Amino acid sequence: MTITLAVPSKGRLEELTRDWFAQRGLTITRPGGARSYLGAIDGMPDVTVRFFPASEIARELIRGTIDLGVTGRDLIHETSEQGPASVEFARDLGFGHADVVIAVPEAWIDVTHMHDLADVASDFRSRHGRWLRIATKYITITRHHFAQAGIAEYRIVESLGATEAAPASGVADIVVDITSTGSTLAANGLRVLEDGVMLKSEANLIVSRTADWSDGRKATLDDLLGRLKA
Ligand SMILES: Nc1ncnc2c1ncn2[C@@H]1O[C@H](COP(=O)(O)OP(=O)(O)OP(=O)(O)O)[C@@H](O)[C@H]1O
Ligand SMILES: O=P(O)(O)OC[C@H]1O[C@H](OP(=O)(O)OP(=O)(O)O)[C@H](O)[C@@H]1O
Repeated sequence: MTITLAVPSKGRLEELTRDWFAQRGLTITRPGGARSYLGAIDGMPDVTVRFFPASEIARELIRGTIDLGVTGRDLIHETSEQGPASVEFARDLGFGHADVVIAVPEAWIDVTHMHDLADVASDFRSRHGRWLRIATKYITITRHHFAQAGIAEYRIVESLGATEAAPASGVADIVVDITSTGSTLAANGLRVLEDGVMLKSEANLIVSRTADWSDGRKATLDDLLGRLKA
């Protein structure tokens, strides 16, 4: 029975994903060209390839409308609280490494750990007349992590890009974002808290637990995973 493999259609994971499969002898083809969102794997007629943005792959794996796919671990955690329980992380792919971190302005010299941030957050309203503002697109991960740290006195400012610019421009006080080399944080005068790494992410081959695995589909999955052994 046919199963669906979703691979990134654009962005930094796209080419690396195709290379990763090719290194394991599987060629992902896109017969309709770059504007077509349907593909295949040479020699595996039971696998349909679909091209999606990385964040949509996370969402559809959790819903079970695609069977397996390549996306970042961070996007599974961010898409829903139930994300990690709805999927199985089958293979770390060795690229797309990024940490989801909490970073504060370098000028906040007394704020080095989460417990310092908790103090700042609880004083913020009386000192400044407003809540501490956190710029991020990682809303689920931020809420989860701050709740675990016992910090409730903050407000999220949703940011869809250039998040690191928010403190300098006055849009927010601190940020939660991904960092890889650290150069974007440094260029914007921000510093990661010493216990401020919330999640270590990389690209992963991920299997949906909520998809339909009956009628021989599991056998097709096992065949594919067998060919992709590290
Ligand atoms: N600088 C980086 N270095 C390595 N991996 C990164 C970096 N920035 C993001 N990633 C990872 O790449 C994945 C998202 O990739 P990308 O940003 O290409 O996807 P996208 O959501 O399709 O893009 P866009 O946000 O532009 O629509 C995430 O899992 C993320 O952790
Ligand atoms: O630690 P670094 O190596 O500097 O990488 C981190 C940056 O990379 C990503 O941004 P991206 O390039 O995807 O741009 P974006 O602001 O549009 O998300 C991410 O959002 C960080 O800003």
